Parts: sequence; C-alpha cells; structure tokens
Amino acid sequence: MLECKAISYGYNDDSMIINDVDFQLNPGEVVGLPGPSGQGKTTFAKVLAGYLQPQTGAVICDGAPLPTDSYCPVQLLFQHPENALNPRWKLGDSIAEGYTPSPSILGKLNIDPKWLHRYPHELSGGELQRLALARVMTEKTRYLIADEMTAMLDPNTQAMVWNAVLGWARKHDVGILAISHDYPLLHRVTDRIDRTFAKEVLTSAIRQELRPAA
Ligand SMILES: Nc1ncnc2c1ncn2[C@@H]1O[C@H](COP(=O)(O)OP(=O)(O)OP(=O)(O)O)[C@@H](O)[C@H]1O
Repeated sequence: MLECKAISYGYNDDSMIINDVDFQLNPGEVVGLPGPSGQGKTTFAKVLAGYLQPQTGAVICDGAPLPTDSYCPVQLLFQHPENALNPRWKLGDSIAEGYTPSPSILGKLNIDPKWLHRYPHELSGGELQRLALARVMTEKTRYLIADEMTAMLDPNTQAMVWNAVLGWARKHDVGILAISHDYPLLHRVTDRIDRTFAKEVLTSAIRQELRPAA
C-alpha cells in the first residue's frame, strides 16, 4: 500500500499548501483526485512521489520509505511530458535508461518504433506523452500518479491510453492515482474518488456526471 499520514507541505514555512493529509492507495486500486485549481493536488503528487520532502508526516510505500538512490516505485506523470525526458537524448535512449518496453506495450499505446530514433522536440505533445508513459510501464513501478496525464489528448487517444494503462495496472496489480478536473473521466476510470482537495459543493452538473450509467 502507498500511504501517507499527517502530511503537511508548504513552499515556505509561513503557509502550508497541504495540511495534515492522510491518504491510502492499495495495489491494483484506481483512485481519482479532483479539486479546483491551485488547491495543492500537484504539490501533493510531488510529495507522494518523493520529489518534495514534507515538513510533517511521511510517505510509506509497501512498508518502507521511498528510496532516494534507486528506481522509485511511485512514478509521476505530468500533463507536459517534456519535463520527464532529456531534450538532448534520442527517445529510445531515454526509455532504455529504465527498461525496454515490449512491442506489445508499444502497440497498445500506438507508438511507432521509428519515434525512438527521434529527439523529444521532433514529436507532438501527445506522442511524447505516450512515450513518457511507456517509459514507466515497467514491473518496477508499483504506483502511478497520473496528473492530468491525458488532458492534452483527443478523446479517442485518451480512451486508448487509459485502456492500455488500466490493462497494465490490472495485470501487474499497480495502484493508480488519477488527478484531474475532468469528472466524467474520473468516473469512467476510477474505483473511488478521494475528496481531500475537492471540498467544494458539487454542482448539479457534476452530480449528474458522477451518477453511474444506468
Ligand atoms: N514551486 C513553487 N513555489 C511556490 N509556490 C508554488 C510552487 N508550485 C506551486 N505553488 C503554489 O502552490 C499552490 C498549489 O499549487 P498546485 O500546483 O499544487 O495546485 P493544483 O491543485 O495542482 O492546481 P491545478 O489544478 O491548477 O494544477 C498554488 O497556489 C501555487 O501557486
């Protein structure tokens, strides 16, 4: 289980962005994290993935603190994949740094193997995002935090990417935290919604979107 207890984080000590948050994500579970802009969802994601050290509390992954000198079992994908890929490396080299994705994973994400011979600036944002995702779809990833991961994709590509990710997560018992403003998407892909950052009163439109399909 990926869990945190009493996490607080502030970019300066005067004001905390995250206050005393408890959270749990089980292996194989898909949890949605909605919330208005600026509430601290991305900050929380960065703490959970070990990019930021909380001022109070701790992140525990399968019974241990996150490693600092080896592959992190909690991987974080952002809306903009450029930040995750070295602009000076061909994409095949960036991916091979971790592992070699199977032709099946490349196929499920509709990745043209020729892209691996190109540099990041030679692909579209949506193509890059699928490569950034392939890069973390390894058995070493136990939890994936998808922060607006498919926000830039068209609806068909978004559905294709989520099918691939959910199939992979089911097969390997990977837990997923999906952060998004897109309630219909969260309703489609998650098992439950965590309301830590979404304390706003639900509008009737959102309630309608959240209602299970008949
Ligand atoms: N590096 C930083 N230094 C100082 N303040 C920051 C930094 N990064 C984010 N913030 C501030 O922290 C607050 C929370 O930002 P965060 O990106 O976590 O929110 P969010 O809920 O993910 O928002 P959105 O839905 O718009 O992505 C915001 O007020 C933001 O301006």
